Amino acid sequence: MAARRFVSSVCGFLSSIFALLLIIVITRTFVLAPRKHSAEPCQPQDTDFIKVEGELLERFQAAIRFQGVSYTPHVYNGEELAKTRDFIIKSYPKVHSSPLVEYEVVANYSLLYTVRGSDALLTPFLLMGHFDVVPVENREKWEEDPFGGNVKNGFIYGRGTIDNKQTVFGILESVEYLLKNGFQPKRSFYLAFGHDEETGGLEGAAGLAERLREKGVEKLEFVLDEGMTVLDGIVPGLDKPVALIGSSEKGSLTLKMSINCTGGHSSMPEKESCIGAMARAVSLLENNPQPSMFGTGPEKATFEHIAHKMALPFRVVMSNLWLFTPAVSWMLSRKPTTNAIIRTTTAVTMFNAGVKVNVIAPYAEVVVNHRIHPSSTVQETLNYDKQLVNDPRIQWDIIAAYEPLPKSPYGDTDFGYQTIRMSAEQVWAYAGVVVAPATLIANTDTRHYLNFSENIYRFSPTYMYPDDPPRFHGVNERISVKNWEQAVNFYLHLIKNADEAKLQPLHSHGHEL
Ligand SMILES: CCCCCCCC/C=C\CCCCCCCC(=O)NCC(=O)O
Ligand SMILES: [Zn+2]
Ligand SMILES: [Zn+2]
Repeated sequence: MAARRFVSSVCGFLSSIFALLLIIVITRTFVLAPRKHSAEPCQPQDTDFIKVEGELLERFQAAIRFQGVSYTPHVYNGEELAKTRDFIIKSYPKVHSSPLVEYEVVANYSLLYTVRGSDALLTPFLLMGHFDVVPVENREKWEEDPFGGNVKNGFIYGRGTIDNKQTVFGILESVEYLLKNGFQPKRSFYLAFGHDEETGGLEGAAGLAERLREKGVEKLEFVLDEGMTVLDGIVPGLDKPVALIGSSEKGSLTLKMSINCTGGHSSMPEKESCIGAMARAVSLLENNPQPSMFGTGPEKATFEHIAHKMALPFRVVMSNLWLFTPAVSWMLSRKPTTNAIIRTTTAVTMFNAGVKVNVIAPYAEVVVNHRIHPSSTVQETLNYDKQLVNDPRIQWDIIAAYEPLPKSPYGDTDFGYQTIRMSAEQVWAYAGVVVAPATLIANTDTRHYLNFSENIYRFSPTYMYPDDPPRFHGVNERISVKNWEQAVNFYLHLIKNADEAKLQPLHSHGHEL
């Protein structure tokens, strides 16, 4: 009898706990879930629209043909970068002759533009990008010449099409169009195009930032650089495209692990070689990823912004991360793209060892590239590696490191973020785009501009499907002609929206192309 009473009271207790949990989950899903922006009531339609055809397409194709490759800091193809610089100056006559525009070459190849507004009381903003590109490997795997700029099946193929010539030339096309059509900005703005972003911007962005300081620029309303993109079919549970605006940026730690061995004749090998020891270390690093930080950083806001647009099961889960964080963390860790949002990533990018087939390798070295989650640090990342590998023979050298960058605001009244959001919604309203803040999983030149503004954002108007992320720095980098046109019009909207003294209601219309 007593046992039965005990069992029934336990069942009663568990049922009430379950009921309470259910109420919390339902309330958080349908009542408390933050309603994020959607297009506000239409204002007079902004009919400005740049159609990319003819010379606008040919100019971008020509831009792709320049092989301005940067290899390591201060090592790049200067001749091709100079050709790119000169092509820019020649191709946009209005930009380079308007009385509203001053421009100058910085550090031999980078370009800085000042577009003067009429209202000196309005704080200027900065749009930036870079026209150097990473080298091309596996050329034989490309469907088209990586420096041909050819169009195939509606796509412009080439190194730099999405990283980052679409930004540089999208901005230039929109400014040329605006100046041709008599645009006279109220708010001044700067354009900064770097020539060595892929190797840290030590000459370009560093020089451009220094030049801004020399010109007396102290504060920028906001900064927009390359960054996250529009993702379609990549975020689990979301059947609409999402424009992720990088309001934070991961840190970076590039390590060299090295080991010395006796060497000698390969006929008398030790039990373990340098190569074997280093392979063991690499295997440990790859099989024991840095811990998930999901729910501790800006990625939480990303999902809070998009939860209400997700399919119901995902919406319930994403609105109740207090209960489902372990499950969501596991799910997001399964793909390289979403995994990059939730943890410090570990990429073994170089492995060098061995001198000859019959000589025991006297030395082996490995380069590991970490991108550090905003909730972690350089030291924590290094400590984790050393503790995991735990091999006193291995020497650790830091090649380059910087902490995660400061987080920028994304509230309803934050001019920079909202201006970028509105501009993205104007271009992709037709597709039902959702906009959300996010952590940029890679790095940019923005760290050179931290002193000018707390409102620094990383977003490229690049529309990506699931098979597109590997094209960054990879094979068959490409952008559709349709997306190139959207990119140009994104910057057109952005410059016009940013010219307002304060935030305006969105006139939502998309350019279904
Ligand atoms: C729920 C969130 C899912 C996130 C999925 C992210 C998919 C990847 C999309 C865009 C990221 C691309 C990075 C673009 C900037 C790269 C610039 C660059 O190469 N910098 C140099 C470097 O990082 O080494
Ligand atoms: Zn890149
Ligand atoms: Zn880039």
